[in-house]
Amino acid sequence: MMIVPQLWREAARFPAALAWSVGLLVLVFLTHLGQAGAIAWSMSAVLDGRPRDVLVAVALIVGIALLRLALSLAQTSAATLLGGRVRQAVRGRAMAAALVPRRLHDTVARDGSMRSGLSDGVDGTDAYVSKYIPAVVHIFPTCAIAVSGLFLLSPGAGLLVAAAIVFALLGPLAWKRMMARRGLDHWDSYDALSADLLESLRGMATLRTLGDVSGTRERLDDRSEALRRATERVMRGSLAETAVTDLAVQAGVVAAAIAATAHAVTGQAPAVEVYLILLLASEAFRPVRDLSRHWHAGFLGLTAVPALDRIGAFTEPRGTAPDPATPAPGGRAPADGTAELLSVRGLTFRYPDAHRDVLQDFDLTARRGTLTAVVGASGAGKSTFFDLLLGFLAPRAGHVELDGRPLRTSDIAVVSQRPVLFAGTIRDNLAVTGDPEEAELFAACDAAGILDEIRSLPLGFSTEVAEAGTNLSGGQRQRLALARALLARRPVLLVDEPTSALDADRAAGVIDTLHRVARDRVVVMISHRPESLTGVSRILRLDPVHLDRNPS
Ligand SMILES: Nc1ncnc2c1ncn2[C@@H]1O[C@H](COP(=O)(O)OP(=O)(O)OP(=O)(O)O)[C@@H](O)[C@H]1O
Repeated sequence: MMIVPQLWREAARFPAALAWSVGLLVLVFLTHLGQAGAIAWSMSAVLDGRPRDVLVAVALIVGIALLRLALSLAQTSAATLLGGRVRQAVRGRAMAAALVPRRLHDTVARDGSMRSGLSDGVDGTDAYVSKYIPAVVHIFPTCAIAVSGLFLLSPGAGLLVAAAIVFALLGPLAWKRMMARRGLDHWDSYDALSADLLESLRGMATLRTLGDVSGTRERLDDRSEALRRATERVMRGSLAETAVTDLAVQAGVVAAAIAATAHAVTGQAPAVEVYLILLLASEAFRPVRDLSRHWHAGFLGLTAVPALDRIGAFTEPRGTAPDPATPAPGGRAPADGTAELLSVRGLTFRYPDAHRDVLQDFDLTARRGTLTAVVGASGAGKSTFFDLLLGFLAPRAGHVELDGRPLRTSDIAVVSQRPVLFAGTIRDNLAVTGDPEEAELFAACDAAGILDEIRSLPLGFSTEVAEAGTNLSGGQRQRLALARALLARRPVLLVDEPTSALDADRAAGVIDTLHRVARDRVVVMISHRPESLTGVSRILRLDPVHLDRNPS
C-alpha cells in the first residue's frame, strides 16, 4: 500500500463522491461473500443429495451475480465521477498557477514540460484517485469482515490470513524510496522528450536551414531510448510489488486450506463450514489483489506528481488578488474611454539574480494626441519597460500613473513585436477581446490599414488563419494585431517595433496610422530604427544601465 498525500487530500475535497465510490465497493465485496456462502451451501447439498437445496442455492448464486453486475456498473461510474472531479480541480489550479505573466520571464520552465504536466501529468493521476484510493479505504471494512468470519469458523485460519494480508499491504513499503526515485527518473525523461519535441516542431524551419534535422532526430531518439529504459525500471519495481502481494495471497490461501483440511480430518467441522473456510480465505484476499492491480495500472501516472506539485497544482492560490493581465469576468476588460496623460516616474527594475538594474530612475511623459517613441540599443530594456507597464513585472521603485491614478493592465492594449494569432478565422482573431459590431470591425481594420486586404480575400473576414498565423506575412500579422488592439478600446496603446516587418513605404504608412489612432488614446511605441521615426515628434532614448552607474 502506497500513500500519495497530495492525491489523498484532493480526493478528500469530494467526500460525497469518495464515500459513494467506497460504499459501492464494499457492497460489491459483500456480494462476493454472499456468493461464497451460496456456493459452499450448494456443494454440501450436492454431497448430501439434497436436490431442492441445490436448486435454491444455484438460483441464489445467479441472483447475486446479477446484483453484483449492477453494483459494479454503478461503482465504475462513481469512480469515474470522483476521478474526473479531482482532475478538473487539479488542472484548474495548475493552469491558474502556470498561466501567469511571470511565466513569460521564467527562463527555466520549458513550454513542452508545462504542456506535458498540465495534460498527461494531470490525466495520469486518474487511476490512483478513481481506483486506488477507494480500494485502499474499502480494504479495512472488507478484510475485517472476511477475517472475522474466518476467525469464527477457524481461529487458526483467521490468524494466518490476517498475517498474510498485513504482509501483503506493508511489504511494498520497504522499497518505497526506490520506487519514488525511479518515478522521478521516469517523469524527467518523459518531460525532457516532450519539451524537446515541441521545441523541434516549432523550430523545424530553422533546423532545416541549418541542416540539423538528422541531428535533432538522433537527439530525440536518445531521449526516447532514455524514456523506454526509465519506464522499464518503473514497471519492474511495480511488478515486484505485485509479486510480494501474490506471494502473501498464495501463502495465506494455502495456510487456510491446510487449516480447513485439519478441521475436516479431525472431524471438527461439518462439510459446509470447511468449504466456507476455503472460499472465505480466498475472498479475504480479493481486496488486496484488486489493490495491487490498481497500483500497477496507475503507478506510471503517479510519476508526474512531484512535477505537478512544483507547478502549484496542489496549492490553493493565496489571496484573491486577480492576475493583472486577466480581464474582468465577462470577457472584455472594462475600457475607461480616453485618457490624457501617462506619467512614469523614477522607474527602477532589476531581474532576480541579475547584477545590475535594467532600468534606473526612468521617467516618461506621454500625452494623448502625440505619438511617443522609445528608442535604445538592443538590450537597453525597452521590452522590460513595456512588461513593467503591463504589470507583468513589478518595479523595485517608481510608479506609473494614468491621469493621476495608478495605471491598470485593463487600461492597456498592446501590439507586440511578434504578434500571436490563433487558429480560427480572421474575425475570431479580431474578436478575442469581445464581440465587436460590424462597423467597429471595419473601422478598426481600416485604421490599421488591413481592411482592403481582408476584403480582397475570397472569404473575407471568414478566411482561416493557421496556427500562429503562419499563412500570413509578418506585416499582415502586425496590422491584424493592431486592429485587434484598437478593438479592445483601451485608453493606452503600446506598440513594440511596429515597422520591423515592413518596407520603408509600409513603415511610413504604419507611423501615419499610429499618429491617427493617437488622437484618441495615449500611444507609446518601441523602435530600433530611428530612421523609421520621421514625423514622430516625441522620442525618448533608453540607455543601458552600466555597472559603473549602478555599483550596488
Ligand atoms: N527573464 C530575464 N531574466 C534575466 N535577464 C533578462 C530577462 N529578460 C531580459 N533580460 C535582460 O534584460 C536586459 C533588457 O532586455 P530587454 O529585452 O528589455 O531589452 P530590449 O531593449 O527590449 O532589447 P531588444 O531591442 O534586443 O529587444 C537584457 O540585458 C536582457 O539580457
